[in-house]
Amino acid sequence: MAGKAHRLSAEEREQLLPNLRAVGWNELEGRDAIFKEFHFKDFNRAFGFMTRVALQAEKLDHHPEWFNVYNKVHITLSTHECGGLSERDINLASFIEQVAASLS
Ligand SMILES: C[C@H](O)[C@H](O)[C@H]1CNC2=NC(N)=NC(=O)C2=N1
Repeated sequence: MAGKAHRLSAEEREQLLPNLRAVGWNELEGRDAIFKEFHFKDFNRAFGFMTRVALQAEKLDHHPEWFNVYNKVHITLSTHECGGLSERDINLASFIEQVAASLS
C-alpha cells in the first residue's frame, strides 16, 4: 500500500461522502467508519459478491468488517492505521458499489 493513511479532513469528507451517501452508505455513530447493508436475490449472489470484494480487498491490503446471513451482507469500512476514515475506505466502497451493481 503506497503512503500512510490519514483521516479525511472535513473538506475531504464534504467532497467524497455525498456520492456514497447517495447510494446508501452512512457514517456510524460513535465510530469514524461507514456502513452499508446489501441485499441480494439469494446466498449464491451474496457470496459471489463477497468473493469478488475479498479478492480486491486482499490486493489493496484493506479489508472490510462484514457480516453475512443468507442474502444479506453488512459492511463496515474504517482504517485502523489512522483510527478512522481514510481515502482507502472511499476507494474500497467505490469498488464494492461497482461489484454490487454488476450483480443486481
Ligand atoms: C498489517 C495489515 O497491513 C493491516 O492490518 C491492514 C489490513 N487490512 C486493513 N483493513 C482495514 N479496513 N483497515 C486497516 O487499517 C487494515 N490494515
